[in-house]
Amino acid sequence: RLNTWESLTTGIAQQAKGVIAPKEKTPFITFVLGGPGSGKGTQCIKIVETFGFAHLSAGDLLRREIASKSADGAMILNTIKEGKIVPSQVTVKLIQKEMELSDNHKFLIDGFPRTEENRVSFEQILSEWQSQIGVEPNVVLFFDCPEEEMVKRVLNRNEGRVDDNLETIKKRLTVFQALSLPVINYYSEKGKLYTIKAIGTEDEIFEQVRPIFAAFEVCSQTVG
Ligand SMILES: Nc1ncnc2c1ncn2[C@@H]1O[C@H](COP(=O)(O)OP(=O)(O)O)[C@@H](O)[C@H]1O
Ligand SMILES: O=c1ccn([C@@H]2O[C@H](COP(=O)(O)OP(=O)(O)O)[C@@H](O)[C@H]2O)c(=O)[nH]1
Ligand SMILES: [Mg+2]
Repeated sequence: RLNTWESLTTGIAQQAKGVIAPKEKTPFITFVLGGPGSGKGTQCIKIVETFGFAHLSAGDLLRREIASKSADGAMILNTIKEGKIVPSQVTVKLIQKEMELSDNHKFLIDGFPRTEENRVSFEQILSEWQSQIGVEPNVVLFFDCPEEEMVKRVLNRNEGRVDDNLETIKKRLTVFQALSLPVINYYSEKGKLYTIKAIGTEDEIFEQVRPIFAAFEVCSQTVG
């Protein structure tokens, strides 16, 4: 099989000839952003079930590195315990690898980019892969949730995470405000941001998410 990035360039050539094979599609990239406990992972599962995306959770990829005892494992563990942000090159490399291994062309990138530096590093990778197309994600979801609700959810999460304690949550909320909100504002100005009011039941929240992707499905059917 061709990987997505090769498919992209051959896809362009084939589009010009008026033939396009079903598997050879331009990548569709969604960033899923929001504070700790805002429900990103929970809603990603529903998006995967309904719209067939590949789910890439940056936090899960980092925790997998820790578990695999890789060279960066100890550094990643300390960074997560402190609620700080792992160096972009480490996270971007993990995401890039997952995208290259995937047969899917629709990606949900959950919990990334968390800083402007993260965003720029990833866009550099995208621009190397697909210089003609541009380097922007197609959709950026923002799960907007009150802090007290996020704290309550994280303290009840029960996944045994080293960062799900009150002390680390406070640090993560500060990092979110200072470093992640600028990324959200950037995409808002670009007109890419879809803000979801992330309170209510999981199903109620998904009913805000569904029409966003449903609209893109209709688009791709019309064009493709
Ligand atoms: N709408 C919701 N109402 C109440 N609890 C929720 C809701 N959505 C998710 N949760 C729970 O809150 C916790 C955090 O959700 P999660 O999806 O892991 O958030 P994030 O990935 O943004 O940190 C989990 O225990 C999850 O089961
Ligand atoms: O791009 C990323 C994503 C996550 N993290 C680290 O991993 C932790 C957990 O991230 P995750 O997305 O799993 O947390 P969530 O927001 O889902 O609670 C964060 O607090 C950061 O320390 C990071 O450094 N860079
Ligand atoms: Mg999560």
